[in-house]
Amino acid sequence: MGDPRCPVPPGYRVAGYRIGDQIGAGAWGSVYAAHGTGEPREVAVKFLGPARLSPGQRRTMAQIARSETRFSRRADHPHLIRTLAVVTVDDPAHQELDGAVALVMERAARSLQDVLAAARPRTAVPDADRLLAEVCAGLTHMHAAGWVHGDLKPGNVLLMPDGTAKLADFGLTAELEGTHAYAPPLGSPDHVPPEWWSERTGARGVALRPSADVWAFGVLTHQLLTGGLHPFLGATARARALAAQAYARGAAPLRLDDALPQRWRPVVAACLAADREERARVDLAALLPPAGGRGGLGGRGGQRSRGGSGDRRAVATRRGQRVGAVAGAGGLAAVAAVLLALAGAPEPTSAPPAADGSTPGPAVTAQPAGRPAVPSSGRPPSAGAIPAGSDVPAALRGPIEDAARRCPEPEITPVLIAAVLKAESGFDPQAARPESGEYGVAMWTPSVFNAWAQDGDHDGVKDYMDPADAIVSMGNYVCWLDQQFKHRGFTADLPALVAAGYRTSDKTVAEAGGVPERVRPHVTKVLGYLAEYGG
Ligand SMILES: Nc1ncnc2c1ncn2[C@@H]1O[C@H](COP(=O)(O)OP(=O)(O)OP(=O)(O)O)[C@@H](O)[C@H]1O
Repeated sequence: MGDPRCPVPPGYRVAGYRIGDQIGAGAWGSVYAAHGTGEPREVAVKFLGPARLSPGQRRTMAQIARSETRFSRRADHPHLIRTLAVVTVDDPAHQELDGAVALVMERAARSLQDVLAAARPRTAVPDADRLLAEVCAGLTHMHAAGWVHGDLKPGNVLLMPDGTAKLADFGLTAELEGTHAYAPPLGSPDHVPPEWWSERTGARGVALRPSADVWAFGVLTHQLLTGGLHPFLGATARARALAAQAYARGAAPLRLDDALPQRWRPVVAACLAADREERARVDLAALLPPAGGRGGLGGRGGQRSRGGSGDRRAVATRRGQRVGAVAGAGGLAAVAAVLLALAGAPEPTSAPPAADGSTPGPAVTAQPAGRPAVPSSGRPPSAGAIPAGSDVPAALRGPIEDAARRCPEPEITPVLIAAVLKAESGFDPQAARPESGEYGVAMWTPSVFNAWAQDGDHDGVKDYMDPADAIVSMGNYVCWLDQQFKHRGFTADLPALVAAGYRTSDKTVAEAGGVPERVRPHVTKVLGYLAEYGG
């Protein structure tokens, strides 16, 4: 096999960045530190191909580069590595680089693999609960957006200089087409599920399901909490994979290491369910922490701030708030509830997960982007539909319905989104409140919009003044708010909380224990419009 990695001369310039030292190299790419004048100045640049490849490798590399490019451009979440630019190197003078794809990313300090390399045997890595919650948040977001990561492992979880965990390496990431996606057959033997080994490789690769990520999350959790131990014993990755397959056939029981904390055992056992259908019902979102809970999972959530600088990338860290929770439809939910009760943990307070195994999240498209997903909550598409004779402008109805369809939460209906829009801007796409820095039909604060932006009309631009983008992004954000409130234990008046959260932030509402007094008149307006629309 030729070496597919790109040697890049020091000082080489790409996308306005000057390449420095090599950080590392994977099977298909080389990653370099780079320095530029933009923000951030210190970045990492990953070069993919095309040096010295056989025709077969070239095809695989092209597929990996396409995935990395496509997903990186669309990934927008506090726990996914942010890609700042993607360029194809056009430099015939450097043949080994000419045609390579260069991804300019925010630069991490190290990976979880590095952390594990320094871990004490049979001892959880520092801050393991928070790290797991953050990995879980990134993964949940990906699944909700209709993507499977496909290569979750410690080496692909990067830690930023402030310690935040972010998922990286989207080379095997694939978009769901119904129940599964396709990716090159290149998973990491220690983290692919047992059924992966007997999957047929077709022209488009192997079938990949979200349940594969759930398995990988189970392995990773076991590793982080036991100082790196794999849940299946064996001296080599091949031996461990065979042990996992024996377990899946029912030839051996699951033997989690004694060092794995009691409260995590049901979580890991559920993620490592031998039956992939059963695994698919694990609700990763339920692992995310609510406020005021107790137990071991901590985490971060993006927080939307509306006033002043309006920097919604500010994150609230809540540690030690809740034990890991597993929930699922049907049998698994009951089993998990019993296990959690035995572990002394509170039962999940969030809404029941989707019966089809999909996990709720801020942006839900369980289908390829551009095609609306059927809500996994089972909500019929017409529930909460905008009445024909209402004042909702015809031009906004499509984006409003699209935004609602992308969210599995039953409260996020077209009429709720319409009611919030009416209260925010009176449906005026040109609305502007410069004194508070809010613009467009959804009254986005630009910096806040950047963190939640979706390209609603698929024109390649995310623009808060474009109603399609503004509304679909708003749907993304209110969906996340709704889920946050449920995870925090709120069960009543969710539309009011969502309207209040949109005007303030999830944290402000949580701290007030409900609708804060100062936004009550606004929320009353939203609820009035909602009633008018029959919601
Ligand atoms: N944005 C980044 N910031 C800092 N380091 C990074 C970044 N992206 C990747 N790295 C590091 O660069 C190295 C190579 O990464 P790469 O994604 O190419 O391969 P890998 O994940 O290690 O291996 P494989 O390709 O086999 O999965 C890894 O050590 C990784 O931690």
